[in-house]
Amino acid sequence: MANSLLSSNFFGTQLLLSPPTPKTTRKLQVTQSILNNKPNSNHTVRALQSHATLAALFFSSVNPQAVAVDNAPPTPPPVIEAQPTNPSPSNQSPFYQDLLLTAPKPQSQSSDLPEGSQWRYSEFLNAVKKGKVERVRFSKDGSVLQLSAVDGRRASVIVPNDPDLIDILAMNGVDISVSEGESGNGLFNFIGNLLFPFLAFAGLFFLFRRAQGGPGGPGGLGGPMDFGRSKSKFQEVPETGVTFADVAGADQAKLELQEVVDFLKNPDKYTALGAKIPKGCLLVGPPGTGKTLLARAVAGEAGVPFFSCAASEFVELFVGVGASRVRDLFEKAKSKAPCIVFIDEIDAVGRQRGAGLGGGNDEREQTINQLLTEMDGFSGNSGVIVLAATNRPDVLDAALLRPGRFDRQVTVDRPDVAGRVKILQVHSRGKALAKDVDFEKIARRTPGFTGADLQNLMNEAAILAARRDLKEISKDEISDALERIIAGPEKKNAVVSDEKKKLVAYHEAGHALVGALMPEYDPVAKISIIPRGKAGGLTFFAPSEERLESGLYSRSYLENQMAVALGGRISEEVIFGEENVTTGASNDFMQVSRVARQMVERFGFSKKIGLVAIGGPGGNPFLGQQMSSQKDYSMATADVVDAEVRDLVETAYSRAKQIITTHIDILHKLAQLLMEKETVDGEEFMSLFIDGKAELYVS
Ligand SMILES: Nc1ncnc2c1ncn2[C@@H]1O[C@H](COP(=O)(O)OP(=O)(O)OP(=O)(O)O)[C@@H](O)[C@H]1O
Ligand SMILES: [Zn+2]
Repeated sequence: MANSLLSSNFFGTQLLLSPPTPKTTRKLQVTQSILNNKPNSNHTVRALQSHATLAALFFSSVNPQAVAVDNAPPTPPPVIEAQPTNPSPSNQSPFYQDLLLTAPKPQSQSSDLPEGSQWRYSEFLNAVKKGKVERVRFSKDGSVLQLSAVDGRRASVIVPNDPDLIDILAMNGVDISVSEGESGNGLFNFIGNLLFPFLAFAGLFFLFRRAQGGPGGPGGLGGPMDFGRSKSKFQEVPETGVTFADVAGADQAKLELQEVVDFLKNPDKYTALGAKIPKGCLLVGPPGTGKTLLARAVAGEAGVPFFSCAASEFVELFVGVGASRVRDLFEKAKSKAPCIVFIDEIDAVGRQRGAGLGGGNDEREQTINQLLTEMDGFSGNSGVIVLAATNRPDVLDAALLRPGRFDRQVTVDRPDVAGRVKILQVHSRGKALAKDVDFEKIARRTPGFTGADLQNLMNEAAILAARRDLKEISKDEISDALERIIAGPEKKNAVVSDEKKKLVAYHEAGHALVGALMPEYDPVAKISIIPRGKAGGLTFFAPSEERLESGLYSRSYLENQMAVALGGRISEEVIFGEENVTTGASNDFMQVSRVARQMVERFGFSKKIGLVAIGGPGGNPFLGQQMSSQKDYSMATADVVDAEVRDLVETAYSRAKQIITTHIDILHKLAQLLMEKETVDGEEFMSLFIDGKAELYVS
């Protein structure tokens, strides 16, 4: 990606720098017109609101008391409970925390599952208990298991000697199988001692489910019927039935993959001209962007069989097993050519060889070598085309990327607005939607969402509609589902003392007021003091579409952002006195100093430091990692950096304070309104300025 040089991670999202965009200027004019009480100002405010209903930046403060109260809701939730998006209450510190996001980074539907392809046993048990694990397959000796999670993810787990494990799996309806052993006493002992009585039970369970017409687990994996033939770790689908029409958006990727379809359909056309048909193609992109779906669509379009596997499944306990699995897979594939072989998470085996903790991993190396051998082995027109997916192309072994192997890369990025509209259309097929649902608007409110996130959104909206006993999903359900996905569920039942309410109201009002009066800042979309997730309240801002699409942020924008973040604490200070400020702003502060530090260390925004990037390399943008905080500069430089950071923060502080003290009447009005109504939308908030005598802040 051309822009990865500049990319960084303030808040787990990608931010880039740019001059102010036209829309921000328009927002400024709007604000000005409101402030000048122009006759058309109401109209303009409305236009502004509809343009930007979204919350791509919000601040919030935690209300630990409310959290505690909400732990015992008066009415139990219905059975169809949407996925919780928040950490369990036990993870919550007794102190306030504040959230600040620049984009509504969706918590992916499986965010409560561990990352990576190796889970710890405790993580695994947790996931089982939450019903997130669909099936497990034990290695022959029972010391390792491979799991398939409900979201399709796979991972392996080292199994300690736990006599309760089988019971736990049984109670949670997990499908259990054991890798076929060549013979081996290990397997026998294992089954004999532990599994056998249970397997009978699992078999009955499945027969029962099938008899009821429930999902019995078709496919090559899973199902007790597979015990005898579970050596292969791949699935074979003769016809996927998926076409490019099922993949919404992703036009560029489809265009590039159309070529692969054509190779498969008319190989002669190419070979007649002496063209070598490519063997491998890498699909690169963040999780949930539809890489698997695309691969299936290629097979479907070409009308060829689809073989798929997750690379992590190749690697098992025993050296050599992975390699033999790869051999099996290709043997089968070649016999069915032309066909597609799809390898998910190729990075699980395709990492740089010899890297990793404790030196190389023999098993993985052998597996990857076998894969390379297979790919080198088939001649240009064997008709097997390997598609592999990864979100970490950077860690792949260079040998995989050489000509004749995965020498083509197709990027599958997060969808843009138009793509999101199309994906929403796909995922609302078969759902009863009210007339007021406008996909365009939803798409504008969901920058950064992947196909999987949008699917999740529509599903949550449907669940909400069902819980509300509605016949149709209306825009309200979608809106609520969206906010819930972004910020966690509202805790309407939470009991909040008046004192706390007042505090949160002023805190949020502080953010909103500074945001509204900062030139070139995003408009306020909504302010709420209803506790939600970990947050006691929050203020949503709506960045312009251009900013969201470009991901570019100017220096002044970042300076304003710091001031806005400090607005909450300053408001508390001004209203309740310095001795009564709370810890509610701790997260605000963390974000502020992170922004300031990035400005100095990475973006060349400090004259004293100059145009150099110092500090460690950035995190991986796909993985949303934090910037590493490694320091590669001298103590003297560190002192200058610290001073510069402090300077930026202090400047932001005094700018914000000036706004708050100058417009304290509006602060009071807004806080009052919040205490009355708990939620105030951007339009209503802006109307406070029309009666007031606010003047635009000029720095
Ligand atoms: N462009 C899209 N159009 C329609 N649906 C999509 C699209 N992208 C993703 N989805 C939905 O999201 C689900 C998950 O996508 P998929 O498994 O293909 O993503 P992936 O990129 O392979 O993710 P991972 O890297 O996690 O395996 C799909 O089943 C599909 O329903
Ligand atoms: Zn705050």
